Amino acid sequence: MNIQSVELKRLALPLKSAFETSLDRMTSKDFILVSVYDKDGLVGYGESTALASPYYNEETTDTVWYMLEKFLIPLLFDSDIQHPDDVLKRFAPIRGNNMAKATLEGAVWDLYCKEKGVSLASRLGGQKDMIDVGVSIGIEPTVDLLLGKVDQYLNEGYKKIKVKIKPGFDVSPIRAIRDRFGSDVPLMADANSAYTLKKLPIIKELDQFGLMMIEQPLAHDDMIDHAKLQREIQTPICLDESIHSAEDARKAIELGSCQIINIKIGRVGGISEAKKIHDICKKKNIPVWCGGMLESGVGRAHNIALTTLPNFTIPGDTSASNRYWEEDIVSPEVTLWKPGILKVPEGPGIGYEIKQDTVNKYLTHKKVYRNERVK
Ligand SMILES: O=C(O)CCC(=O)c1ccccc1C(=O)O
Ligand SMILES: [Mg+2]
Repeated sequence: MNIQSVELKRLALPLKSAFETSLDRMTSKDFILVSVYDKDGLVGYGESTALASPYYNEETTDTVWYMLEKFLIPLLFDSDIQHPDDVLKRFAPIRGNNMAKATLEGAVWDLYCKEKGVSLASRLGGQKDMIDVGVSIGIEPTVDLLLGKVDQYLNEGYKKIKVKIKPGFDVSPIRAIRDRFGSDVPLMADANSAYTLKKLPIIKELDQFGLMMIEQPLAHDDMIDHAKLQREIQTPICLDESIHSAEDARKAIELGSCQIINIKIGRVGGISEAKKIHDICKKKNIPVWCGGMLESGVGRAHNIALTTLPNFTIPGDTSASNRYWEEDIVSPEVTLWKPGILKVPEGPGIGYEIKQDTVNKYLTHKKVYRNERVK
């Protein structure tokens, strides 16, 4: 592919309103925008999905920058990349650091598709020209404020309402949503690992509300207790934090640890691995949906492309730009085309332009790396 240089830009994009989970409270997204240039001047874009602090997983924006600079960019420059699938093969000797790997890999996918003049969605084998999407709502200071947000997003047509829960903020908000909006609302809860099997009585109470699923109720590194829990409740368990690879997905399915998997490109180390997980789940009749890490428009575009694959049958967390930002860094911004539906762009690669003036407005640090092998 003749990759000539890589540019890293660190941005801090303020969120419209704070996003709280059982792990952390975020007021802005601190991330790295990576641009990969080939010899013809074409450019592919990727975005780091790690958070600023290591509460969701072990990575942070700083560790992603470090891994890119010290190991991943040199490895990319050192090898001949014929196809984006080669990138993760080159990175395989490096353990973990999936979000760092995915940052660069996603940019190579975009560049590759631009070189071929095709959209990322079509190159991945996606067949949809629009996708159903949902919204993930953080823990709100009060149940009333939460109900207000649910009301707003239902009015915007979002096809899945996901609410964050934690011990002490679980049964009451779910009951309040059911009481106010009824049993037909496609509703799910995400615990971000806040419970253990000792809390089985509470989870059994949650089991009464006909939730679409409960996401990652138990430990971030567990599959055994999730399998035990799944035998005790009707509500499907969806794994997020526990799944880092296609092998993890296979094992979780074999163990009965979940009935649904949330695929996040960053968490699993890139698009090539995300597609493998999709394929395994499809074969085993495990539906998947695309999770999110509060990405800017660049990561969002990758998520949209991935979601066009056929086994993404449940609406994901890829909401419109205006659910997160006053101003996104892509043009056009990601907007709902119809209520709860995003249109898949048809242009080459991710199909969105980057608004450089907006990028520069939120830029905090920048560095360029040149491939000395290419002259
Ligand atoms: O809207 C999104 O991007 C999804 C937000 C979300 O749920 C989330 C955001 C940050 C960290 C973890 C999670 C999660 O899915 O667990
Ligand atoms: Mg989650």
